[in-house]
Amino acid sequence: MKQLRTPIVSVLGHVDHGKTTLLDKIRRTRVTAKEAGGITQHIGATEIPIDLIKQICKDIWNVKVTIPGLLFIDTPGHKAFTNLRRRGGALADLAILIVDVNEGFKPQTEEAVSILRTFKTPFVVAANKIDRIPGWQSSEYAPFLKSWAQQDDFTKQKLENKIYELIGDLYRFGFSADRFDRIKDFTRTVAIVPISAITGEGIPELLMILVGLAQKYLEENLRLQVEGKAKGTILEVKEEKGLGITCDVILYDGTLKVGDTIAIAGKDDVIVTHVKGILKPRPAKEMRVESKFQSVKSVTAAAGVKLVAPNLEGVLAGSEFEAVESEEDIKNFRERVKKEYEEISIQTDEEGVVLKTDTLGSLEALINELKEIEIPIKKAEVGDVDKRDVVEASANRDELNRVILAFNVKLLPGVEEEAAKYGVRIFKEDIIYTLLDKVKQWREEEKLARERQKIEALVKPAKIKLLKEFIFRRSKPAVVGVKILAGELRKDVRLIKPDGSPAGVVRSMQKEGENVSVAKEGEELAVAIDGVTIGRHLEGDEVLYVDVPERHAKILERDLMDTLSEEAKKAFKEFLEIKRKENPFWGK
Ligand SMILES: Nc1nc2c(ncn2[C@@H]2O[C@H](COP(=O)(O)OP(=O)(O)OP(=O)(O)O)[C@@H](O)[C@H]2O)c(=O)[nH]1
Repeated sequence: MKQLRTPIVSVLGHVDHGKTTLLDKIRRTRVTAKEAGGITQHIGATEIPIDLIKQICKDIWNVKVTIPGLLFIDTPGHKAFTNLRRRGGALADLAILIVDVNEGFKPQTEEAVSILRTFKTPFVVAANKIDRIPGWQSSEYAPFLKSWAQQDDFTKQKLENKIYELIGDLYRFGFSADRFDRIKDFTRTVAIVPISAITGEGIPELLMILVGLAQKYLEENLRLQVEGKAKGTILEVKEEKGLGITCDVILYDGTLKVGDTIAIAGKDDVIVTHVKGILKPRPAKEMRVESKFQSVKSVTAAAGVKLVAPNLEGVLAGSEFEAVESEEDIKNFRERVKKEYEEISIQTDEEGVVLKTDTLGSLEALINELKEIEIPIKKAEVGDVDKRDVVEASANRDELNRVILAFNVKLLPGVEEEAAKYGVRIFKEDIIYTLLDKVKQWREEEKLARERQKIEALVKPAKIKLLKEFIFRRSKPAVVGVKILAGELRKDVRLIKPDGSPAGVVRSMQKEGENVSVAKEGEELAVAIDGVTIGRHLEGDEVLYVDVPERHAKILERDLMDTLSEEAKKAFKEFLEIKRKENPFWGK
């Protein structure tokens, strides 16, 4: 059987929910059995060999293993997804979503779940800090189920309630989830493992489920890759004393050797260089040795190493690289990178927002998220925001799209002034979730404001009654007391009689000697009506309707009936009947 490579695992979660503590706890685990291999420290990652995992899980172990271990990357979870890619997706093969069980879902937890959904990455939920559940009796490193059996019913119920909340939260994102020991099919249901990163409880099950998932989901992917062409992702470009510019990388495929030629995807073109040195951190016991690194001749995936090579100046974190053997290989790599970039950035609309992000990964994640919430995208690119982006955004017909979304990038000089001039709004954030949230909220507020404006501008229905005992002037204009029977009356609206004939225009309104611009249902006040003479055109006690223009009536009837009072609705229907007596299609 072919050897499988080590799966790469990323830990995601909200600030302070315990990512670092969990990794430390796994790393610091001391296992008594001598035969268990030790933990190997990589650059930017830690490898937990399978023997050690077996030891930690020895009380509950029930899977047949085919993987060599698990490689946990140190890059903060969401960055590992949005910044670090590999061909066709995210760098991490698997993820642990860590949630403080006492606090539940938080903004970054939501961001993490969206990312996992976007990249279709299998994950386990670690419901952390169970030792903080009031009444919880801890036992170091115990499997969760063993610990669970020792708790009293009251404490158990408290944890159960928290777990149900998590199940509900995950459901909102379209995942069915349950506590791991109640799951039959792990490919359909997300496992929630209650743990404590402080006491180590639950860690055995957590690791075992990860191993199980890796083997179930990834076996095909992981096979064969150890012998193939070396492929990896740049974590960081760093200057090292005595070595010059170096790259910390995660090798996710194949075997890389000193002397290999590699092609790295740069911002504008592909950089070709050759590997002069491969460095690993020295094992802890050799820390007294002056150098932090030890040089190796070759390394096999998955692994985190430091590469020494010339021409690394223009290399960006998050870029992919690949070992190449010929000009043909370089050409293919260049074409593939270009195509991938185009595939991601080209799916754009004619009208829509401008999106700028720091890496291809974040671009992909944000495009997916924006599609999900139906925000159109006109332009999506990696890079800082420049004046062309402003022009591009301002050319949108819909104001809602005159927007630039800047994720983890800079605004180049002059951009803000230009945006102010063109009325372009810029949203600049470093957390995907916050960026999306702000844009969504702004759009909703804008839409509401527009709706309000639209309603404001419409002539609204009203039914009024002239008050015979308050006729102040008979004509030019007629001034008479009225009662608003339904709706609201404004200046400058036309009036009609119940037979449909015109009854003048409201020129002004006065209440208790003051001019008013609107009169509400139930109010009594004096109005000046132009174009009629009381006694000739109008009786003293007639009922009149506001003559709503046909276009307004159409909008009201179609979209805005809900904004009218019950009485106004009735009056509006009466008004429509008057109009439709003559023309049945009026306002339709
Ligand atoms: N009681 C208890 N405290 C925990 C547990 N896990 C983490 N903590 C504490 O919670 C705090 C935050 O933990 P971290 O591991 O730093 O959290 P993090 O998610 O890595 O935080 P950032 O790196 O800032 O995103 C620390 O004070 C930990 O000691 C746990 O299982 N039980």
